Amino acid sequence: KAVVAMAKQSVTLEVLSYHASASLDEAHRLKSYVVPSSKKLRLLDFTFDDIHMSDDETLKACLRMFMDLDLIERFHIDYEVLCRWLSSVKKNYRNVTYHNWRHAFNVAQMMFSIISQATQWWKVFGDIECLALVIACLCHDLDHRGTNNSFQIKASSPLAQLYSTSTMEHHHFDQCIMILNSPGNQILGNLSSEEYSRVVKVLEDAILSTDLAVYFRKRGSFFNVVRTHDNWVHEDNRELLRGMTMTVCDLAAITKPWEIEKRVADLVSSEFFEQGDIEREELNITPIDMMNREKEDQLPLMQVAFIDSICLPIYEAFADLSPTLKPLVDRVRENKMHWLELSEVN
Ligand SMILES: CCCOc1ccc(S(=O)(=O)N2CCN(C)CC2)cc1-c1nc(CC)cc(=O)[nH]1
Ligand SMILES: [Zn+2]
Repeated sequence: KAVVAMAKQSVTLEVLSYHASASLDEAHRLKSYVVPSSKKLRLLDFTFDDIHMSDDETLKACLRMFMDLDLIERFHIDYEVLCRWLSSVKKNYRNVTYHNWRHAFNVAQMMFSIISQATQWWKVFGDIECLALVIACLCHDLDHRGTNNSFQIKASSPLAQLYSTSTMEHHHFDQCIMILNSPGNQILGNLSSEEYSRVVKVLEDAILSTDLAVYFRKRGSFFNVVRTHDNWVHEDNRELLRGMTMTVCDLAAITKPWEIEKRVADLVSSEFFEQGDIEREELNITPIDMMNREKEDQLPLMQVAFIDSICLPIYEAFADLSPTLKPLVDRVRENKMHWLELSEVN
């Protein structure tokens, strides 16, 4: 009991030093901006690329997503509070190689393009679940340290003492709730208590679904629902679809044009290798191949295995669900071919 309390305390102290809700001026500056249309920002494109955008432009794009999903009106979200909340969320991502604000922003853009334009699933989910899914995407990797769940256990980090399963994902959810409850950031402040608890439940489930272990555990049931054309009225089926959609958005770099996928894979591998270096130098353990710099030449084949075992099954199921998502699985197949070509060169 004492250990857990100590762990919570040290995490809170450590995190409070990070959790500085966005300074007033940043929120005020954001509030004064004219927000371009989603067409102008290309927010509905599956080939969306944030590389050319400034941080401010990413925040404007988030405002546009809330506007076009009609969430501001429907939930009486104070606009300045929304600006400050967005700035706070961005601020609470660390400057790590891959799991940073840009990753969260790209995941949210993918969710927006899937539920609003392509599939019109915003009608299936309803507005409470759409609100929760957009918040979940933006918050799903909050305060990521560039190391994965098994590292927390191996390093017996305070987080591992708090959460023994889905360690990072529980922390990301904690962070999300903390920012939502911070003064000046309470975008859910005008929801009824029923609506608020519904959003929080969907939020927690959506963020925890981004643990690949959860995806592996649940995907069999999901494929059955898709195959039997079961309907999405049942809450269990909707919960499955929400969680799988989070995975589809989280891994979406694999569906992008090759130049983007290649660039992102370099960031992912750099972050993995950084963890591998710490494991070797500080924990005296040999990292798994995925994180072992000495196995870098095997990276293209590892990507092929990643595509075959993790990506193709889910993107194929989504293409079965909604033909408008077929371009995603076509791109995954193209990228598999590029990774295979690279593996032959080495
Ligand atoms: C790019 C550097 C190499 O990246 C990988 C290497 C191996 C595998 S794996 O499927 O074989 N597998 C996953 C489960 N682990 C427990 C064991 C290893 C996945 C990736 C990978 N993961 C992501 C998700 C963050 C994105 C991405 O692009 N590639
Ligand atoms: Zn993520």
